[in-house]
Amino acid sequence: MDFSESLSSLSPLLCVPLFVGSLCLALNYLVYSRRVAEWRKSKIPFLEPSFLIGHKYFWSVGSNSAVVPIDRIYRENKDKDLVAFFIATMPVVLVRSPALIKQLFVKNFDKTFETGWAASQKDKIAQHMLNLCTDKGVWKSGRNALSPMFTTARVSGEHFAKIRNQIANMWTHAEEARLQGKPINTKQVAMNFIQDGTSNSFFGLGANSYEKKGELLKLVESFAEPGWNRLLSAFAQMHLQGVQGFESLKFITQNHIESMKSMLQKQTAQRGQTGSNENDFIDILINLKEQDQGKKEDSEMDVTNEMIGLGLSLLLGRTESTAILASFTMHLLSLHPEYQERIRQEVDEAMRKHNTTEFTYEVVRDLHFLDQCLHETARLYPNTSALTRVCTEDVTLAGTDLTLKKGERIIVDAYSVHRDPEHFQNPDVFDPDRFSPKNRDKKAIDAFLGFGTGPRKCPGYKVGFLMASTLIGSLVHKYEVRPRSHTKQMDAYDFHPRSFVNVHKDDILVDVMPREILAC
Ligand code: HEM
Repeated sequence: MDFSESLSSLSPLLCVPLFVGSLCLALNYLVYSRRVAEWRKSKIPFLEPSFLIGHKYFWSVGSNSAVVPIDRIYRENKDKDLVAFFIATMPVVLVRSPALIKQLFVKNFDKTFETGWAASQKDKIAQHMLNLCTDKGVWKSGRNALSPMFTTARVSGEHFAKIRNQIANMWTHAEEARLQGKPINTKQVAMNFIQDGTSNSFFGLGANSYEKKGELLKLVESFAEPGWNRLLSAFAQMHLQGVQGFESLKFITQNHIESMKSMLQKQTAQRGQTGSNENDFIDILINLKEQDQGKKEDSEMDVTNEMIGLGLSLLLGRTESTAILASFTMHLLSLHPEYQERIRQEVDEAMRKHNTTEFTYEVVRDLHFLDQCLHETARLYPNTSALTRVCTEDVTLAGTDLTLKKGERIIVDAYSVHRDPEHFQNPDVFDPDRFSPKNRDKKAIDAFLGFGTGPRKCPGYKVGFLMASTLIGSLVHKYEVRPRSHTKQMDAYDFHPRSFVNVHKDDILVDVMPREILAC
């Protein structure tokens, strides 16, 4: 029997997948060989893809976090400032050197404006989300509109009181767990604290997630919940600018949009009825819409695309980033009682200085060592390992003969840069003092990428730090935190394999012991 006879004897059930599979592999091959030829022409160093199926490094994604293979490529290419390869079918250029990262993200901002997460231009709501927006004018006006939300001073006074109110809920929860001999779950405690603080102080809601899970917490969790569908939706968002048709694979789903829209409708209608002005995020959105009256096609609607996009921009990924940071910090502090003690002394001192026994805005703002602990945690466990940009024009790199072509996708792996001994001495050691004003040097400042870099750097981390400091300062002030589930410091192998952010795969459980009992 010759080859064609063997083929025709196969059942149609086998023939169809065989045909489709072969077609995909042939297309892949064409994609690989074309891009490799371009890299060769532009003198970009690259890793030769294995025949038809990309790089073996990424075969383990799904059982390990994508950081594991990217970190391996980073370490194995020490002699190069950048190196290109494929993540499955997606071509990327990993930029290793901080000087080059600066050149691309800061100096060439106009040519690398788009993030790798850019939304399709047809997506009218996602185009108003800051990190997905592809129009510089829209991005600039959105960032300006939101800027009052990012100043810590705005979160002082009444707004800070709404964040501080979460302390009592958290202490009650910790005490109940302790009395039952149970540990506390650091990520859950942090999510409740940060999300309720954000819901109440930014959106004017009255959330208490210990009593009833709030609407916004459900929205945030459904966005960030690790799983194959979220991993694939993140890949599709980067590679194809979103998936049309498959709702569950969309990065921003109709469900996210509807939840945000209905919350905004309720809150804006209430403000309209009461006429109250809270000077919060809802009022900023209402003012924005009033300024637009009649200028945009949807400006007559009760809630515009811009309001929904900016609302999602402020929420999705943000509470989660701050909560994960707080959770990792509790893990590290549980392993380092000496640093907990320094935070306690710092809190006592700040309270004395401001003549109070409360966690006021002024007290939290003075917790400088705790701030160093948060920076050091963001170094060891940066929120994302895919800081990305896409070249919107050809970029020739100064001092080299290398050119990144229009459409080239740049990625920077903050995890690898942060653990490179060239930039940080003893990089795997948790040492908050490396961020003290005395020790902070220019080399380390340039290599620290915990909040990104350039004009698209995270605008909200200071507000995030304020909330995380309030949570951790108050927890450590009242309790000694001891490790239960994780007695060794985590690394990339402990990250969730199916998450698009760096989050621990298992719950971090810690025990709490009240200081007054320990003092007896
Ligand atoms: C404290 C924990 C946080 C961490 C570690 C963090 C980290 C990051 C990172 C790495 C980026 C990408 C920057 C880049 O591409 O160069 C980013 C972007 C962003 N972050 Fe944060 N973030 C945090 C908290 C927040 C908070 C609390 C908010 C809002 C109040 C916020 C709002 C944003 C926005 C709007 C962007 C997109 C900026 C743009 O594309 O122009 N972040 N963040």
